[in-house]
Amino acid sequence: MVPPPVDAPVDEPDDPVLAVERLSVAYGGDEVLDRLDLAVERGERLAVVGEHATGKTTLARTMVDGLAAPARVSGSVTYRPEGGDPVSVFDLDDDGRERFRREAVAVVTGDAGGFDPTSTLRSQFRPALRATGTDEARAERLLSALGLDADRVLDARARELNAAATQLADLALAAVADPAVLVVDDRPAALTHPARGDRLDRFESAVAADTDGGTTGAGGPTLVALGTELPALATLSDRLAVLHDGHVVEAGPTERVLDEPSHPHTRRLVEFYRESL
Ligand SMILES: Nc1ncnc2c1ncn2[C@@H]1O[C@H](COP(=O)(O)OP(=O)(O)OP(=O)(O)O)[C@@H](O)[C@H]1O
Repeated sequence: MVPPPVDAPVDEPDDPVLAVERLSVAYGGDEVLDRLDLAVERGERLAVVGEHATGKTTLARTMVDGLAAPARVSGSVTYRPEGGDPVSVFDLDDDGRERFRREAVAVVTGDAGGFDPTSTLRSQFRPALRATGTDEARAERLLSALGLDADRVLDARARELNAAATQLADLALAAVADPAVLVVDDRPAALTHPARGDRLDRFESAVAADTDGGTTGAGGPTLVALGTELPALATLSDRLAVLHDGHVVEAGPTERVLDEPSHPHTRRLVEFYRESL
């Protein structure tokens, strides 16, 4: 894998809540990520765009986990809680990791297994609500903010819902504990039309509401959305990072990256989607 050319700007956030540094991941002999650096600014909406099989899910999962074999992982991921000591994600023990995934960095990926098909979503929300010291009204508010009929969704089993509703419900479940960072992988249905603009704002406000010990403050969680579809990701993000050849080859304010793409891969991507941007 070749390093990115020097002319591709990768901006440096002032107050990173999460810093991925020189992250390399290989499965067997196949290197997927190659010394990747990515810093997430506290409170931002960051989109990471990459083609299929560029390692987006791998990156999302390493934000909370050192990954088991056959993955070989090097580099570091550091979480910086507001006013607290930095946490090295790969050094967490099992108990610490479980809590970390609930309250600090919650990751929703397409391959997370989703909901148990045999029980209602209401019963599957209960443990998270209990752990957070909140009640069903919180689940209802989160689901409603995402445009769902909360009662119907909570009474359903996952197989009775369509894919978009299941993905949105999965996102609401991850948000129950008011995580500081919400990482959403491959959820075009959840984060794009019609869940952008007002609905995403409403959702972020709902995430920050109700929880005393909430980590995010009034502004809601930092959001990291990973996916392939540039138009949708551009719409929802303040900042855009472009993943290619195992690295972030370019990152900056979304408008700037779209108006003045520097890296040849970003230029190709913007050109490809020009009509829909
Ligand atoms: N556990 C695993 N074992 C072996 N190979 C894996 C494993 N997980 C992912 N890979 C491979 O690593 C590469 C990157 O996969 P990953 O799912 O991280 O990419 P992605 O960008 O999220 O893909 P997509 O957009 O298709 O969801 C792929 O070639 C995939 O087959």
